[in-house]
Amino acid sequence: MAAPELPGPELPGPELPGPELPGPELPAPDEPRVHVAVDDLHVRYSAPDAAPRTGRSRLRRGVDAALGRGPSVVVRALVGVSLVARAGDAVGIVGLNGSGKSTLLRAVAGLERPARGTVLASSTPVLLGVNAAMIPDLTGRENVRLGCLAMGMTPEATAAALGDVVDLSGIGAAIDLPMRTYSSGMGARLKFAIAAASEPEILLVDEALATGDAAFRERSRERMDRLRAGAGCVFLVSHAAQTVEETCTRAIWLHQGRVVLDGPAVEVAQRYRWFAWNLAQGEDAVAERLLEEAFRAGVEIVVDLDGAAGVPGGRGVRGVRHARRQR
Ligand SMILES: Nc1ncnc2c1ncn2[C@@H]1O[C@H](COP(=O)(O)OP(=O)(O)OP(=O)(O)O)[C@@H](O)[C@H]1O
Repeated sequence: MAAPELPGPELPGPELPGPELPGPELPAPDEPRVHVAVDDLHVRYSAPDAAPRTGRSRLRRGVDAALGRGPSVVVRALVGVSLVARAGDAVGIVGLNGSGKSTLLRAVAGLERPARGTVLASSTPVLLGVNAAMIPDLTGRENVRLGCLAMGMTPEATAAALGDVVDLSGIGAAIDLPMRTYSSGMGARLKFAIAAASEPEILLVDEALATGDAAFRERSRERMDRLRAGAGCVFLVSHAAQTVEETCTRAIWLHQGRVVLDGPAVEVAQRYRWFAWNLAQGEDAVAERLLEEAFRAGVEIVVDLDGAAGVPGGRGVRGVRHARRQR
């Protein structure tokens, strides 16, 4: 079943007239500092064309053949995404398969080169993905050591964190077994625990929390709360909108690479769930209406990063100007 097309006009680019943006952000004591600022981000991939058109020019086919590649198409994974995340934010990202959630996380981590737009972060984000590198023949404990050292922790801090990582992951005695014997859920939980051990200022989590039982979800929620209380911020990609409702303060709903809604986690996740449920029931027309209503209800975030820069020492990104405008 094809997902509905996102309604509404093309999102305007920065060259179109927008609202007056406030002056450069001043370090107000009561305003949490900005950890991540994304301005008009576009990410594109080239992918093999699953249904090559017969009308391709001979020249194009000749070039493809000469380069030893088949026909390809450009996938617009992110289309004009703008957002600002501050200290204390736990931002859930929801959306259908292929809506751009993981791409957004990877772009914030600096792992994707934008076709257009800018991503600024106050410090190097720690990305915990389901594909994070772990060595299957080493034990969980050895992987914890390697992972912590790879994140820049000292050997002493690594040794001190070990017990905490094992407790958070809920792996128990299996921590001394090779990781190839772990279920995918065990591996994902251990990766989350490793990433959280370094207490990063910006933690990016892709799906891991959905793999745990209720006790693990509760422990991870506490850990994310602790990071936020320490003025960090967390991004969490999850197919389980309920996990986002339970663990996040804010949520962003992506559809076909665009932001549909950016607002309080419960409201955004519930609207997304209702949309996704209707789609799953084959109620395409209802789903389309819900998507359109959500898109029109959402505000557009306009971010201006001219002159903005990350400040060393975890003091945020300074100079970010942003405004919200009704679509
Ligand atoms: N390396 C890649 N090469 C080509 N296309 C890609 C690549 N990575 C992602 N895409 C495409 O970009 C779009 C967004 O993918 P992305 O993985 O960000 O979506 P997602 O919302 O995280 O999906 P899922 O929920 O299935 O994990 C999809 O159309 C996907 O097929």
